[in-house]
Amino acid sequence: MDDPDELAPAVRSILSAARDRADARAGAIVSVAPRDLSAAFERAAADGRVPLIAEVKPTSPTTEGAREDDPVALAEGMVAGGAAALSVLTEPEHFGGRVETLERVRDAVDVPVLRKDFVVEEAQLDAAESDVVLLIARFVGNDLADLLAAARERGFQVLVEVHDRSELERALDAGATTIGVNNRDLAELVVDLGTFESVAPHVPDGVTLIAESGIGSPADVRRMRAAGADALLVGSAIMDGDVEANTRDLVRAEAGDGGASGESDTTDATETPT
Ligand SMILES: O=C(O)c1ccccc1NCC(=O)[C@H](O)[C@H](O)COP(=O)(O)O
Repeated sequence: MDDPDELAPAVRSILSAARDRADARAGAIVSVAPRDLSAAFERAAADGRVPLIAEVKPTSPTTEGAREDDPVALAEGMVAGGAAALSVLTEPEHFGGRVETLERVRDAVDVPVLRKDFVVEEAQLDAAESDVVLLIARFVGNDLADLLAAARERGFQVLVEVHDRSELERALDAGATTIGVNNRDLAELVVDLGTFESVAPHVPDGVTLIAESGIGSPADVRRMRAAGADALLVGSAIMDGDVEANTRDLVRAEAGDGGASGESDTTDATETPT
């Protein structure tokens, strides 16, 4: 793992809280029968929707305030808007997430659900059943291959998140087949869509490639798709206002009709602190 001093203070705090939660947990090993993420992306594409993972993200270190609506209602709105899959934050202290929220959302929808948390130890995998779990290459260091295997043994599909080419190489060496390139630099908490564009050309065929963070408009969606994204992961831009309409605008970005509420191409997240 990186030198912790190189991470933003908020991210150091997130990791410290994640380790404390892992220490406190001693549960049974979960066994999951997952909903197929790739199949969900294929269904969306066949239907003319951009494959999108919409994120239930009540708050974050870079968001002002918190969204207090029922997360299940938000999740159902995202699916109604055309999301192929959902991501649910379960990190409680910095993102307002809860394991119980993930469980309620997964019971309420029929699309795959990603558990979005900061897993640094195997025991954390057993906190909840989900269809997909996230492993952040930067945070798990040399444990990546072992954690990937441990997650797969439990039945999870695994999204391995990277931010640069060296992390991409580690993810590939560990056997990752679904890789997310995070446009948010977790050292500075600055978003740059150019990150995805610089890493994507080095991802081999056969890997499912997801562009994450900072995607705020249909134009951003098209930019990430042009750079090779098979799918996108979007949180803040969907959580800001009407989640159903926001999701629909993004999933229809390639439909040529400007989305449900007209084209809103003003966002350019390049080097935007968020
Ligand atoms: O979103 C944050 O503020 C954040 C801060 C520190 C560590 C991680 C953070 N985000 C985690 C995520 O992966 C995003 O929620 C996800 O990629 C969606 O990003 P966005 O569409 O920009 O909300």
